[in-house]
Amino acid sequence: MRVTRLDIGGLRRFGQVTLAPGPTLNLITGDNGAGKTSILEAMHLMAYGRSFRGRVRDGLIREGAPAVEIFVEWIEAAGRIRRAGLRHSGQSWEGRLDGASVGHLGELCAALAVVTFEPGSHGLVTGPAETRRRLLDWGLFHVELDFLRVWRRYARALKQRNALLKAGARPAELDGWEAELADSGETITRSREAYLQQWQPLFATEAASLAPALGTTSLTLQPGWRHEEMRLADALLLARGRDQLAGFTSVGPHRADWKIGLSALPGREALSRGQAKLTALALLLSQARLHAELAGEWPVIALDDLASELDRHHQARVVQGLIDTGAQVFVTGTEAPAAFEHLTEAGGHPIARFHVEQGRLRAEGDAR
Ligand SMILES: Nc1ncnc2c1ncn2[C@@H]1O[C@H](COP(=O)(O)OP(=O)(O)OP(=O)(O)O)[C@@H](O)[C@H]1O
Repeated sequence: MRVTRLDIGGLRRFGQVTLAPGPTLNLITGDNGAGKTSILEAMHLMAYGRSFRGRVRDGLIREGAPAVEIFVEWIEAAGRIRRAGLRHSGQSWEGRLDGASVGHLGELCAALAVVTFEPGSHGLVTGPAETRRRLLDWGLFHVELDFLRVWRRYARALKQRNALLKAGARPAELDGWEAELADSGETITRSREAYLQQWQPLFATEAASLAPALGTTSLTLQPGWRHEEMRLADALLLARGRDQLAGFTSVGPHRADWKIGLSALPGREALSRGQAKLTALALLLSQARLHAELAGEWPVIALDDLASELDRHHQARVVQGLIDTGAQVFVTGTEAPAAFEHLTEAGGHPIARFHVEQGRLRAEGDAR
């Protein structure tokens, strides 16, 4: 998919800006604090319903503005033009997709696929389980039409069971919601397992190319209960007493994680920050490739501050690899990364260059 228009209003230092990106490589430069990351952040917000820099109400909305407003138009591989709008005030949000209101942010997220690599991405490897769970589910939301529905069933049942636990409900009152949790939870787990199995060889190839020092790699699901020993229904039943004391559900796919195995290192804790970044990049790029295989088109790739994240050699390899796939790519930097020095076009199209200055965006060659 390719973004053809991006309108941003009220986001960080932007009053109102519009970007008409090129079809392949887009380079956004500007001084520190100019607003480069904010452009990628706007796309990410539409595609994930959240920023990669914290909560919407914690500074994403421009000082004095009532809400952040984003509009994205993109074209799918099959030629269908899609349009999505999101208005977020910090407390509430409104979304539109192809002219109709959406009732769940997940509908916007499932429509527009963006993969973002940014300075905090190493958290995918070294951070909490929730970050990895979200990444895994992101992939599934896009390629399994039913995943969002099952996931919502699970979330609803979890909320109900937790409320009953907190209220000190009788054990028999938990039966119905536990059956629902077990049924939807087993389905989620099967999907996650199958997805990780498909992801694994692509990740192994990407990691071997980007970070051969890590050795052989593997991805293993930790489903959130002792899955090899018992069904989720039994695990929930077994955990009842403990859960009643704690007031929340301690087992199930909401507690899942997945393990990144690296044969050359004792564990992810042993990764240097640079190695963790390369591992995260290998995860994101291989997931983008998996998405392309399963969904039939590449997601949009956003690489924030590439030059400060990767050395020249890795920059060139990553950018060239992406150009070869034909994906639409956005790269930000205080100046053009070394990898672009000799590039004037990508995939047969000129590189689209933009400059951000004091909250204003200018396309190169545009005198405004
Ligand atoms: N809520 C807000 N209201 C107004 N301005 C804000 C708000 N939040 C952040 N800013 C400003 O917006 C800018 C954020 O820019 P952003 O992080 O996108 O810049 P950048 O070009 O990526 O910078 P760097 O190269 O330093 O990473 C900063 O100048 C910051 O001071």
